[in-house]
Amino acid sequence: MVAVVALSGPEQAALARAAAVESGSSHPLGLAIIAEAKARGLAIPRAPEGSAAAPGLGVSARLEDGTVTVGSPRQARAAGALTPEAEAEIARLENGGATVAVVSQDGAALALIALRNEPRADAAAGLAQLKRLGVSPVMLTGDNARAAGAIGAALGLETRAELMPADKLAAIAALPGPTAMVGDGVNDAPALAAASVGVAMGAGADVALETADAALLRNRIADVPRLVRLARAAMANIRQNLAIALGLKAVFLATTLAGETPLWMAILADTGATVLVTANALRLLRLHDDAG
Ligand SMILES: Nc1ncnc2c1ncn2[C@@H]1O[C@H](COP(=O)(O)OP(=O)(O)OP(=O)(O)O)[C@@H](O)[C@H]1O
Ligand SMILES: [Zn+2]
Repeated sequence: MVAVVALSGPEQAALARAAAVESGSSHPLGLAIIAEAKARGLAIPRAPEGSAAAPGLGVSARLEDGTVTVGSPRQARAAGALTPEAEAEIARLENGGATVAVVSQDGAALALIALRNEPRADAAAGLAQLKRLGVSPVMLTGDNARAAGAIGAALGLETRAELMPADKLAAIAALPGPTAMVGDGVNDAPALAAASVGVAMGAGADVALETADAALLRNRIADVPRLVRLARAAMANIRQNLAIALGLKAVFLATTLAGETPLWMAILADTGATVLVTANALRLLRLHDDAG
């Protein structure tokens, strides 16, 4: 659900401008803004030179009559674009759990656009599974602390909010023990690279896919615990197979040195070891299916 609050000039004009700046954006806010402008049947102006995105901050473009920015309240505040009335309105929207973007033109705020953040349908179940696996999930987000806190409270999840891409990286470095970072955005790329394991999710940004060690094809939180289970089973399997292969070799080396193994038996043992470790590895396919 998108709400538009006009601060200066008509609401529809601000929304159409915001949609022009976001065209080509893959950010959830950008997609919601474009969808809302289309749903209202607005004519979206063209941005002849395209838009420039600043990860974690916003996006801006030159339109015919000025430069329009759609970005975080923090960025608008730093640019001096927010009046006390605008600040009060932002606080009201964020307290309701929304993520807010400020539409400004040439340094003056035109409107606020608020998007309600809902946890993904499978988030609670996926997080519960992770906790059962002994994983402690922490949410790292660039969104405002109030909206993040609302999501965190709903999911029983520790949250760190208002993080820039570099802050996410620092948060990963500060966490104790090996860390896995799951992310889909441009903002997540540095943290994906820094984590012990970076996992890109769903139809994420290209840089996220490029920097990650693993990719989840579907946009499902439940696939994260599944990945952990499969990875653990694979590591256990590798250890078993090493033990089987080296153990058999040691046994037959010993018996051969003692002159008690006919050649055919040694060859069978060698091939037999290959069959054994392959059969053991194939069990992983069944685990994959069972985990559904
Ligand atoms: N394309 C954009 N359009 C509008 N606002 C944006 C855009 N990019 C960033 N912002 C603003 O900056 C804030 C933080 O950026 P962003 O949401 O990209 O980071 P993030 O929360 O770390 O990423 P994610 O939402 O993928 O976890 C947003 O809440 C929003 O206010
Ligand atoms: Zn965000």
